[in-house]
Amino acid sequence: MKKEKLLVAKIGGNIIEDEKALSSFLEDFSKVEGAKILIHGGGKSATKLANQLGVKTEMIDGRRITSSDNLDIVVMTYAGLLNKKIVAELQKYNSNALGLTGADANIIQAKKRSVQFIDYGYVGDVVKVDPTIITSFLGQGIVPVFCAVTHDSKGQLFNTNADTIASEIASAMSTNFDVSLFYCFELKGVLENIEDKNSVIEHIDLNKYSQLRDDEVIADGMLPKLQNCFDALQKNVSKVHIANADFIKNNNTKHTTLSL
Ligand SMILES: Nc1ncnc2c1ncn2[C@@H]1O[C@H](COP(=O)(O)OP(=O)(O)O)[C@@H](O)[C@H]1O
Ligand SMILES: CC(=O)N[C@@H](CCC(=O)OP(=O)(O)O)C(=O)O
Repeated sequence: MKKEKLLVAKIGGNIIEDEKALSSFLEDFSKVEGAKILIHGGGKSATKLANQLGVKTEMIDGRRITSSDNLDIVVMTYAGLLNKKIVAELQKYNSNALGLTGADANIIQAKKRSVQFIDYGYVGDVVKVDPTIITSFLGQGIVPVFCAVTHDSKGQLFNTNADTIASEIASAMSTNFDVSLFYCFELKGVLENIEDKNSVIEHIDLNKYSQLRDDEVIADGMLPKLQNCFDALQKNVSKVHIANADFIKNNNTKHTTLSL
């Protein structure tokens, strides 16, 4: 039997910080027909608030070292201000959005990232996503909007990379849906040369990925983003793209498509 199509889109901090770009993305996203889920980050906003509060920010390989103070800041920022702003804006565009953390309805369980060389603090690695509740929301015409907060089912909240949440949700939903995963950000795609905004690499497979890492063409947040893309493809997500936020409206523009 043919599976129903599902769009899973993720937007990151640079889009969220740009009021016009965010509003334009959300308007375009609200017009996409059929089942859809939005995941948002907001790392830049959390760093800004941490600076205002005099709390130190440290990122390693695109992930935040999350102290107890950082955890309070990210929960306030992601699950509070940003999630509710995005939900309200989607409601403005007649999308019946529902804002969620992984703790709500126990949808995303995580465990503390184990300490190997680095202790990331209150950073959670996803253990399990419950697709049944998400599916029932979709069946009611609701658009779930997830932020980058998970929990361990024992009362501990965690900070989890939003790209990882998108990949894990897309993978869990793939059992029953034909899922397309879109990572939307401020650039056109993965760039061969970060100084040249038009040097988009249109196709990346596992060989090319390993070459890009060896040549240090990719860095920072692009490292976990690409790993998450391949994790999703390995767990049966049909299509994965990295593209500019306007790709949702105009999908003829140059962007990066991933394959195994
Ligand atoms: N080769 C590359 N192509 C595109 N972006 C890259 C590359 N290498 C590093 N980056 C960085 O990765 C960032 C995207 O990762 P991240 O900040 O996590 O995205 P998001 O805005 O989706 O959260 C880009 O803004 C860019 O600074
Ligand atoms: C563990 C970890 O790094 N979590 C991320 C979660 C937010 C995020 O992913 O935001 P962007 O999508 O805007 O980068 C962070 O705190 O920065």
